[in-house]
Amino acid sequence: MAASVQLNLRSFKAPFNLKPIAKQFSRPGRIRCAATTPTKRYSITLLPGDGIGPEVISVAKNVLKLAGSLEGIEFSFQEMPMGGAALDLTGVPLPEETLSTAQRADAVLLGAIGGYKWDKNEKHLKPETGLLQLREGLKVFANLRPATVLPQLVDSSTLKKDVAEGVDLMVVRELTGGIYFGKPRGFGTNEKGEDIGFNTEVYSTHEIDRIARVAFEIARKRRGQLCSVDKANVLEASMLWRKRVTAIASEYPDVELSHMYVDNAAMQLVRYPKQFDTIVTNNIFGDILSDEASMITGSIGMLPSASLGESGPGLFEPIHGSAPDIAGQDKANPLATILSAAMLLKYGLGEANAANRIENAVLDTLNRGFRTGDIYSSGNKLVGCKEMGEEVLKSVDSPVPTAI
Ligand SMILES: NC(=O)c1ccc[n+]([C@@H]2O[C@H](COP(=O)([O-])OP(=O)(O)OC[C@H]3O[C@@H](n4cnc5c(N)ncnc54)[C@H](O)[C@@H]3O)[C@@H](O)[C@H]2O)c1
Ligand SMILES: CC(C)[C@H](C(=O)O)[C@@H](O)C(=O)O
Ligand SMILES: [Mg+2]
Repeated sequence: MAASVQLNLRSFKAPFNLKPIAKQFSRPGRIRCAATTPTKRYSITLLPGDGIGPEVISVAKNVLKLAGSLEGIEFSFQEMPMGGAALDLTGVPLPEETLSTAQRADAVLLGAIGGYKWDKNEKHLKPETGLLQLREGLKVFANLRPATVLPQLVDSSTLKKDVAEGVDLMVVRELTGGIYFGKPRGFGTNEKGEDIGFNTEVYSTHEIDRIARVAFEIARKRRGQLCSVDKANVLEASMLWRKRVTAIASEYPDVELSHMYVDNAAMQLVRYPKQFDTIVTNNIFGDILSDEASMITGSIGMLPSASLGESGPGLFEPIHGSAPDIAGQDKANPLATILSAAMLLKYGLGEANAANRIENAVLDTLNRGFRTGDIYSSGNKLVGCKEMGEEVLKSVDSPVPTAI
């Protein structure tokens, strides 16, 4: 159905041609008039999950629907159980039917999974295991996590204004390899009879080369700077990572490559984050550094993500979790999920105009002063998740172009 514009990597052959990524996600485009083109139809699998997941997905679904309809796009949604919700319903965190439905869709939008109730479950019965199985099942190895400080939210950053202002970086996280998936892993006993738990950080040349190419392509379309973050002073997997990223750099003479150890990168992100353009890193370092980068922007509730593979549907999700501390209270910030819906349109379906409508609507809503609690500062209008969604819908409906 999405055959003409396979926005994710499915239509790309190495070296990747990320043309649809030419326009930076963080830089909204012009608003276009309602489409006169014939209706396009896409099927979207919705995975609300747990905690605040269903709250943010219901808001994002409405925004996606409206933005799409203004561009001549019709969606069919299949809502499927996932994570703790699926465990309660079916006994497993990723039912086969959920995975097969997602695999057949044009794109997948996920809320969040996990919660106290399932925290003590055995590994194979954890909501988080379902998420890893989903990423593996969709083969989405490239996870893009943009962190942009919007001028409207500079005061929400925990960093000083002059440090946070103007930050616009992209973390490219390898998503289907490394210590999350490496074998051997498990529990055992050491020679002293003590219990041990162990995992393996492992990367192959193929896995490093393909994520490096994605990152170089993205850096090329941004400011031409790629920082590869590793722990090559200690870890063999990182030593190979650095060697391969350096080798792939010869295909991208126009991109300036640097390397940084992850401990230094964690420090540099709060010291002088503007030095970063595109960061490429492994699965676990990317998980941690993207949460850290999110706070520069004001809140983890602002950060969307796109997970892409060489073929098949992309997976789009906010980087935050199920936030059990605020779940069911209408306090969640839905903007990360709404912006993930924009990434779905842009990177998953190649529908840049509809994506721009959403991005502009988010900026317009912030310009009009609406804030959930996590990004609230005095003088703004404090709203809950639902009301924030309604305000974004109003802005999608009657857009006010925003210059940033
Ligand atoms: N992709 C995912 O589904 C995902 C990601 C991270 C964590 N988790 C799971 O979520 C559960 C909770 O994990 P956690 O507490 O470490 O991380 P979390 O991201 O859920 O929450 C961390 C903090 O950020 C706040 N927060 C998160 N999203 C927010 C939003 N949209 N608006 C306002 N505030 C928000 C929470 O209230 C909390 O104080 C765990 O079970 C964890 O495994 C799932
Ligand atoms: C819930 C967990 C498996 C997941 C991860 O570690 O990838 C989350 O932290 C994320 O960032 O999406
Ligand atoms: Mg995480």
